[in-house]
Amino acid sequence: MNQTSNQKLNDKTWARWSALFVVAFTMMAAYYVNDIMAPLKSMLEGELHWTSGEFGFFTGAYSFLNVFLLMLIWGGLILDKFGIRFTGMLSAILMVGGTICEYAAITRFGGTEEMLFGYKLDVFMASAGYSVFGVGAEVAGITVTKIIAKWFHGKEMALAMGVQVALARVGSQVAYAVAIPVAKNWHLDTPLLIGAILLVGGLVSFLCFTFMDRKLDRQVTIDTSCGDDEKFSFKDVVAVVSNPGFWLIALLCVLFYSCVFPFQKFATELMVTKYNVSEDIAGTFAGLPALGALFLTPVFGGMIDRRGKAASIMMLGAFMLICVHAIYAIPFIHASWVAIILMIILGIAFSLVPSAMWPSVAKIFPVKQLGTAYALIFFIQNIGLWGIPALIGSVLENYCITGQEVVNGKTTNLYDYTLPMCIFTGIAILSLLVAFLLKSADKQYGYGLEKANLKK
Ligand SMILES: NCCCC[C@H](N)C(=O)NCC(=O)O
Repeated sequence: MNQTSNQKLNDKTWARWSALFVVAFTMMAAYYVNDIMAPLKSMLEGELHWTSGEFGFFTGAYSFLNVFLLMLIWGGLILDKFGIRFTGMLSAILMVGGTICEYAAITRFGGTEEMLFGYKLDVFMASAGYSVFGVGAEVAGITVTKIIAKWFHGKEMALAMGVQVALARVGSQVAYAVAIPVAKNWHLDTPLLIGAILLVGGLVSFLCFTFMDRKLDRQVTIDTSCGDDEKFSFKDVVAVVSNPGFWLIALLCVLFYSCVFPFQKFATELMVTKYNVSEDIAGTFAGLPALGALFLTPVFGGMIDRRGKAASIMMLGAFMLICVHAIYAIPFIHASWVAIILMIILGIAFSLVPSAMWPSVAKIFPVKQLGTAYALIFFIQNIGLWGIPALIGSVLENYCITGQEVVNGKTTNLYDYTLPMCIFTGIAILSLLVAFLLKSADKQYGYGLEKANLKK
């Protein structure tokens, strides 16, 4: 990287870490909004008369535009053409706009009988808003990865990425913990309103980042860290998809994450209905994997850096996931401590697999194909994040209703979660199979996944 002065802004430790915290705040707000409606499933049913199928449709809407309008791919192209400042601001605006639309749907039309395109108006509008939010959140995700690559080039890049993900997890955990207490004390829509305000804060903080980034660019004559090597090109797309490692990592990613994020969206209700956990703290338990991942991902990342064994660790994580979901599926276990221990084990698996998976991508692909590889993997992952919640919601609605209860004058359904948990177990088994194939491919193609990252 050429430079006009001796020390650039990102050479100063305080400056690059300030830049990281500023953009990480935007992502933390994004993760909060992403998860804030999940713990409210039963309240949405009781107060707005949403069915489980409608809740699943809404939850999957996060990925709808990313999958069907290829928004992650276009996002990658926009990022390449217009740069991190423009793309970051655009994604933050999309997140704010989408969330306002979601909020308006619930406050203005909540509980309406009016229909639009075969869906209740409030469900459709909230899903449309959440879908726009999802485009912003995913594109912001790849933008922030690129920002870290630029600002931490040749510096503590892995640590910075770990810290950013950890801070995002704080957003998730807070969402799961506060949603029900806040909604009960104020209104059903208050947790989302807080999210919209946080996102406006995230937009402002990203705007501050653009000033810092502009200053950095002025100090750099030729910015090779964001140059041709990291550009999204169709030639790279062909190279990436021709690599068998891509399909195995992408499959493992979609299967593994489909057992975690969509499961968490239903976990609050599972805690309450099956394990008799109080509604006020059930969300905190559902958010435990995010909390565990906050502390454990950097620890496991460091271990993998020193000792390697990434492919074996992905197999271990997938195996733990099978055990967790299979035990949740057993109909006669109702002890709340079992549910909590399983959530903690899920948290460990949720730390093991990502800390092995994301650096493995960097071993399979050369640097010039990394941006493309991440965008395509996120795209395939979004297919699961769209389809699995919709599937689980519809299975709950059609096959799992066991009765009804009336709480504070509101009627909600009671569900038997055995079948949904069997589905999650099945997906987890497939993820173990793919992790095994990945380990074999590693031997065959010599990706070096089992090798340590740090040289002794
Ligand atoms: N509930 C957040 C969804 C984030 C999806 C995103 N594509 C992703 O995988 N991020 C990495 C992570 O581990 O959060």
